[in-house]
Amino acid sequence: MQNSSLVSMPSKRRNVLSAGNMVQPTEYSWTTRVTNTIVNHWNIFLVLLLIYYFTNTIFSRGLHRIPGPFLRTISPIPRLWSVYKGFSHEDDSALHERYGPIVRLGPNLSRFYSLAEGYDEEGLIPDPFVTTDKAMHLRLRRGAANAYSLNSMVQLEAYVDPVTERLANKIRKEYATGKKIVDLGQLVQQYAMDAICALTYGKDLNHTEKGDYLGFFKTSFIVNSYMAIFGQIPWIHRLLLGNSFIAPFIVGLESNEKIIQLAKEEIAADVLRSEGKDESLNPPSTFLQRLLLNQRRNPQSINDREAMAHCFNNIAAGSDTTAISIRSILFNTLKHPHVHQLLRKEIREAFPAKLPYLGAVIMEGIRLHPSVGLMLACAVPEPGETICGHFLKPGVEVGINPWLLQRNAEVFPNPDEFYPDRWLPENTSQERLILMNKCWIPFGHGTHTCSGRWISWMMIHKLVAKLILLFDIDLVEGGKDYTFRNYWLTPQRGLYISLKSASP
Ligand code: HEM
Repeated sequence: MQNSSLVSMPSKRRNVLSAGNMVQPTEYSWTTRVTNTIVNHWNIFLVLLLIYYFTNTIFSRGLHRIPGPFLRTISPIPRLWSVYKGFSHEDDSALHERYGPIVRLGPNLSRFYSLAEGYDEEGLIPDPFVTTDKAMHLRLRRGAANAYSLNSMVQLEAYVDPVTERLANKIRKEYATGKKIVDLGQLVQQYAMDAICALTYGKDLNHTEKGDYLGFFKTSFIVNSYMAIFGQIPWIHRLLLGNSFIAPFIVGLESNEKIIQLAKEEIAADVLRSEGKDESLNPPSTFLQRLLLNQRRNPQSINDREAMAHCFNNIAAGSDTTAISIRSILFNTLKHPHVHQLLRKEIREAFPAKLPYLGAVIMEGIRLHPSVGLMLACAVPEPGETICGHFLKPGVEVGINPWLLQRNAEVFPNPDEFYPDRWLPENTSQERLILMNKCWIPFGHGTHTCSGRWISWMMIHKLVAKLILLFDIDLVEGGKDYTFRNYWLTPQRGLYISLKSASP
């Protein structure tokens, strides 16, 4: 039978077949054989792969001892879903209630700042947020330390004042009728952007008058939400905003270019200004001028590229965050007539002298609604660290969420209540105040503590004091439209008010 079928084939074909049959065991390489085995038994290999993945994920770094829901230990999806919904602080709070002071949130949270990496012709842009190079981080912080210092505020104030005045004039002219409904939250955002731009470069882009004409606020919201959500599965970044071909279709980058252009123009202007001139800072100097003076005094300390990165960071890191804080302070003040009345009295009697109650209102407004609502993460350093009785290996991501710590009832009794008086020394013991200050971390903590905290502190004081001084403000319908979502930053919407000029 076999012969007859072979015979029916053309002779050449018959030869090939028989030759093939004979040499097959030695002709295929081992890689081909392994591939064939995998293809033939793919289901067994898939199961083995999954077993390896789960065992590795659960046990590899000793994290299986950290309490938390099982699903969180094997997959980033529950965390991704929680962040996507915009209320992950509530989920995290519930997890802590159930599992205690230390909770495993995911298989391996990643420092999502890597999603904010930016590149220029020279490569990765030096950025204190992004860099994992400790020496570079130290260099960046040192090169700009005096520009962010408390001493600099006197100089920078001179650039913020006209912007505050411009907003006050706009409100007086356009809205102070007592009848118009005003989105104060939006005005505050435009103000924060202009004020930071002005103190950084000496000029601003006048968002107060023109609105979001460059799309900066829209882009910033998209990028922050994107980082919060996809930062939970960072590998996907390469297919989205991390892909230079795709990114411009998702976010317009015109506003960023405009801000970088401002930096370039100001650097060029500074070179002209400084030629043959006295090196002393004849006040007022802008943030950028201060950096360039540092450079002239010690050319190794900071280069133009680093100076530009600092300036851009001011805008990117400082405007939304400051606006969120101001909104919370104003909303909570207006929502509590007793606080509003006390604050109004203090400001109208004492402005611009010391205003301790305003200080307490600001601390409490930022405590209740910190601008960052996700965990501030860092990697455990060598040789590992014991936290809450658990040894964690070097490299494991750990962190604290300001939202949760600032609502810890052991430190802040009735933590959901807006109660500025808790910050006043006449109401709280010195010991307790020290503890409260330690647990008040809206500006982060450790080596990555916010560089711009004095800048934002100054801006918040100026604007809140000015608004309360000049206007009688009311929330529209008790602030029923005021909401927010937590996408790393926690921007609110719907801060609708009506106002009129202050009664004498
Ligand atoms: C109320 C307003 C602000 C809040 C709540 C805030 C919050 C924060 C937080 C939580 C961090 C640490 C992030 C981390 O650990 O990963 C940070 C870092 C930083 N912030 Fe702010 N910020 C505010 C305003 C500003 C302003 C106005 C500027 C600049 C003008 C600024 C510039 C920076 C910079 C450059 C860093 C990076 C520091 C580093 O990594 O070394 N921030 N900020």
